[in-house]
Amino acid sequence: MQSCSVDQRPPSLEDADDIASAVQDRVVVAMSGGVDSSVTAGILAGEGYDAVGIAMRLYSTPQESYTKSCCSPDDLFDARTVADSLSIPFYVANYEDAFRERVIEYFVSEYRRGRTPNPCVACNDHLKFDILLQRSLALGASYLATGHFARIDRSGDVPKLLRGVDRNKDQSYFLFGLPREALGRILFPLGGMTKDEVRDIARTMGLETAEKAESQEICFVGGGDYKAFVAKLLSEQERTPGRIVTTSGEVLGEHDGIHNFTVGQRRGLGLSYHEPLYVKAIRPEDGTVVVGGRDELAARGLVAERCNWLSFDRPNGPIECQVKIRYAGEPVPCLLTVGADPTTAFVEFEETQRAVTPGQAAVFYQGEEVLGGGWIEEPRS
Ligand SMILES: Nc1ncnc2c1ncn2[C@@H]1O[C@H](COP(=O)(O)OP(=O)(O)OP(=O)(O)O)[C@@H](O)[C@H]1O
Repeated sequence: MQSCSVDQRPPSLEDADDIASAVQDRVVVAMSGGVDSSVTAGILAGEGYDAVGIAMRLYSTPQESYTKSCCSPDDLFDARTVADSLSIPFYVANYEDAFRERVIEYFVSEYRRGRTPNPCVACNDHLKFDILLQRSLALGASYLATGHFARIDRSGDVPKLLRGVDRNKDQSYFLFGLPREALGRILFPLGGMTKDEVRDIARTMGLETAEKAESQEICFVGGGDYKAFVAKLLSEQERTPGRIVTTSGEVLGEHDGIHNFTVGQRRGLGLSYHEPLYVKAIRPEDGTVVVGGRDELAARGLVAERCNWLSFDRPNGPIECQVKIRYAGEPVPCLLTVGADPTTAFVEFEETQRAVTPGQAAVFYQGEEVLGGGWIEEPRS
């Protein structure tokens, strides 16, 4: 169930020198009402931690979307039911204002700028591992635990963030922006397990949520239609209609808003052409969407901004590592050069990559370890 070379499990109470003080180690478990955080709570309570469940209410859910998102009344009810069955205290924290400012407004503003946002990273950075972590420490907790599939290696002087063992579930991509200091205060008890193992544990523990379906990708977009969601929040002037042109400047059509496009997109362009076309670039200044054939999407590298480094402050020279440029996809070999200002990174891929999408995260790995990451500013051809 866990990788033997890595001490990624929370410190075991059996190892504690002073059991009496260790049993009082408080851990706040972020409980979404899903199976992963339920099992997280079950494991930690079972290990003797003074576990406290907290569910964050992040947005108000339209009735038709109940049970499909993490903060619907049904989910809060499920989280409370699991906490009750584990006999741990449970609270709901209302973070709707912070979520609107830090996640939803960012999400919409990125589309306004012709970029493709990653709200899960923003939620981790600003809600879970900032506001909720601070709240947890203020409540006297030593740790905040979540059901993320990622590991923290505590065997060295400083904790390292590692990929989750279950490669289909690995969520380390969403965690590159955590403050380095936070790693010492976070527990990911599921990182060494597969999803099947997590469900088995949930069944063995008799948890209400054992068979609960996976949550949808973008929790606050009811029904999954994010374009309609964004369109509703953009004013008429912000929709930026414009032309669809080829890379050689041929005008192929018009569109009614750049928020409807993502670099790499093929479907839904509404064009008929002699070869399949993909969005290559989006120009917010005049609303132009540039399209090209498959080969025209290839980039030799990228520039990333607002980088956060977990494994170093600033390396002395270029580093051979791997980069993941979208959640769905494996890390690919690259040469990473961190700029004089270390919040900027320059990346050269070993082999060209298609659809390098501004606004998405570029996350750097060396094997299992997450070195850090940043936000894709632009591809380099
Ligand atoms: N609204 C919330 N309140 C408290 N914690 C949350 C909330 N949403 C997510 N989390 C925490 O973040 C973790 C990862 O969230 P994500 O939405 O990626 O979960 P998931 O894989 O669907 O997990 P789960 O099965 O626990 O819902 C959860 O396991 C949980 O610990």
